[in-house]
Amino acid sequence: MLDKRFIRENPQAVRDAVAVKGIDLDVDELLQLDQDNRKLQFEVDEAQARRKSFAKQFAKADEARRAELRVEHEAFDAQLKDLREQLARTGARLSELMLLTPNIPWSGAPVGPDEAANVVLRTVGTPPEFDFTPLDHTELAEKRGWAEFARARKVAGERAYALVGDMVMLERAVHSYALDLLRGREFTPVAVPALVREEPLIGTGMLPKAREEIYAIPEDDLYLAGTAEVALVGLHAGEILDAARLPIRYAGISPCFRREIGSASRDVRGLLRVHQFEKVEQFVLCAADEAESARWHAELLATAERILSDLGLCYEVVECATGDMGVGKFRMNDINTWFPSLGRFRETHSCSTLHDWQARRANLRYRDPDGTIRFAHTLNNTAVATPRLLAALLENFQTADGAVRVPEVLRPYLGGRELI
Ligand SMILES: Nc1ncnc2c1ncn2[C@@H]1O[C@H](COS(=O)(=O)NC(=O)[C@@H](N)CO)[C@@H](O)[C@H]1O
Repeated sequence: MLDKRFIRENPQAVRDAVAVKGIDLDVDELLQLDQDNRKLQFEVDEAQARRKSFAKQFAKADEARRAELRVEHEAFDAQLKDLREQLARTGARLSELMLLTPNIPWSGAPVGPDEAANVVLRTVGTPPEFDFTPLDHTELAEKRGWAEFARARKVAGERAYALVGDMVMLERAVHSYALDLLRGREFTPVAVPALVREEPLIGTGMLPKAREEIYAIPEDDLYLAGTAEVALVGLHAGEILDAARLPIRYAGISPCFRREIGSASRDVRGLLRVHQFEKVEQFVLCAADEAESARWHAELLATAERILSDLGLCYEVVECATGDMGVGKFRMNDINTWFPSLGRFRETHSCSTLHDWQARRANLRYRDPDGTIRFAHTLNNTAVATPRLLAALLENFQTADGAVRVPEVLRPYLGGRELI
């Protein structure tokens, strides 16, 4: 969410952001509402002041005058009640529109309506060559008994899967390796709730925009979060942190749940796009300073690249376009990993800088050394998300006889085994 004063002083910048991000928001309606709201607030405050002076008049008045004042008072009260109702209505509508205001994208973001406008910044590594016909991850997993798809569908319907045997151990190895790497970078592991209230979904910007993507449990007023990012922001929502605590660095782990309504027919087979998956999330909460955020963005991106390089996977880093980065982002870089079965790169990581857009929604502030209270900056990036990353490992490191070479960095987590 943007600052109202910023919108008043930079209406065109907000209109431009709405346009290049493809947001459905009428900035002029918002500005008009803001003006009406301030005028109504002034009138209510004035009326309340008059009401107070009224009580004094009443105390001093004789009986005849009191009868007149009673009549005046009733009319006056009705008018004040009506003003308050108008204020409540404009206030509610203004809050609704404020939640839709997009962060202003950085000037280097390619302008375009969706990921087709994304720009590849660099490609690292080379796709593997096979002297046999490689299997896709679903065939390989079924051949080796590493996943149940049909049986899982009996249990949980479309896009369900169960990992079996070494695939479970490989998933644990990938997560443990990522957590150890992040701990080495002073990120604190935090196992967060995936079962969340509405507030942190609003605080991170997942609501109100994409309600249809989120599993809801209405009887308990709870939702299943699509990423640990939600709880990580939610943990400190409403707090005023001491600047000495910043930057807060979390390695958030949680199951992630997504309805994938928008992707109905895409990736229905296999492990690429499922309703429930596991992720280690890099999260930073830092001071409201653009250079500080830029430094953390670079670090979160470098850590994800380090993970992919350590795993020996070929990947490309992408600058996300204005229409792909989403409403809350200042900047987003995706990392796409090579999938032999697709013959192309598929997103495995997404690195975002949001400045204070989330913190303003979550009312997450800090007191800086000179005592000023500011909204913090938040950033996040994927460290590892499985089973999509497992699918990449299976496909890229398969051998002719259907084994999979274990990346060196994972061998300590798999009893030293070089092959599974
Ligand atoms: N439906 C899904 N099935 C499997 N993996 C998924 C699914 N949705 C997302 N992912 C994985 O999770 C990663 C992060 O998802 S994201 O929405 O792009 N970004 C976030 O969630 C951020 N919090 C950064 O992690 C994706 O890059 C992808 O690797």
